[in-house]
Amino acid sequence: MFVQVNQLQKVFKGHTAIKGITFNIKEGSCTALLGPNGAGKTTTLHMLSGLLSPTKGTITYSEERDYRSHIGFMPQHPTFFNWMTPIEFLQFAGKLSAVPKHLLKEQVNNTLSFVGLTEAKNRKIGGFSGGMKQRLGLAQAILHQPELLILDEPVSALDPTGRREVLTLMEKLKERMTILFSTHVLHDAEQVCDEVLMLKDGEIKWDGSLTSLKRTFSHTAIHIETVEPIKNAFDNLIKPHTIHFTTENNATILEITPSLHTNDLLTTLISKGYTIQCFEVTEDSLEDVYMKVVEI
Ligand SMILES: Nc1ncnc2c1ncn2[C@@H]1O[C@H](COP(=O)(O)OP(=O)(O)OP(=O)(O)O)[C@@H](O)[C@H]1O
Repeated sequence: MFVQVNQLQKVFKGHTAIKGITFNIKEGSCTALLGPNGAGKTTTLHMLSGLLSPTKGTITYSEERDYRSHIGFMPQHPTFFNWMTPIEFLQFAGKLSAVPKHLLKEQVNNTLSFVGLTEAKNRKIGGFSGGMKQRLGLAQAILHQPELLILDEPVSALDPTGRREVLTLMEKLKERMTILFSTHVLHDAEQVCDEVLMLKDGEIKWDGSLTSLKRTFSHTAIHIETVEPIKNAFDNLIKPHTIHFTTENNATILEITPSLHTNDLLTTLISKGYTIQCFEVTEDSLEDVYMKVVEI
């Protein structure tokens, strides 16, 4: 589903939490909504999922009629009736989201199998681990096969195994629906998203692809160690691309622009007779880039 957000604003008792933001969610994209605590991520997701009305501005969905039935939403802290089993809970959720009666049983079973809860389907939810509850929350959000899936912090409260499980499910869901999710776990966001929205103090700091975000803010560094100290022999090749150059004993560290072809550099060094002991290329992570953008 395609979503257009225009001049969206939310005021809570005189405090403007969202300050007139404009962005689009592309059909079929997987967008990570990032930002520090209090930036306005949850408020934005609640307005997009129809749980909160904007003070001003518009949200336009490509599904104009009854758009809410095409949206699946998982809140930051999903809550359940602990005395229910997953089957009972999903049947209940399915009725609320108007899954046709004759399809409900099959859809509940398919969804439980998709999130890996088939074996636990008749156990009481009260005894579930955090990871199992999160997967059940996801099951509830996708049961009615929405076109847009909105997830508020789907991985933040989970241990590494639980995070991996949810990320793997998101990877699969990306194939069939548009996803918008907020997170503080930037390493995980980087694994799954292709678009990034960054919010700070209710304003957008970045709106674009992960690739262009990195191209704009990321630095690449090359750590080279050679037996013979590197002289200026390959200056012409690297100078135009070098941001920072240090050399200590036989280790040379170059911080370069992405335009330098590292293969050319390596070939040149070898052709000039250097004995290379280490040639390591490292790129800024999304976390490094995030720090630069939110500091602006
Ligand atoms: N119901 C409310 N009443 C009053 N203020 C609110 C309400 N909900 C949110 N706010 C305020 O709006 C701002 C944005 O909050 P929001 O929860 O959307 O941020 P967030 O980016 O999701 O933060 P976090 O990462 O901590 O979850 C904060 O200043 C918060 O205190």
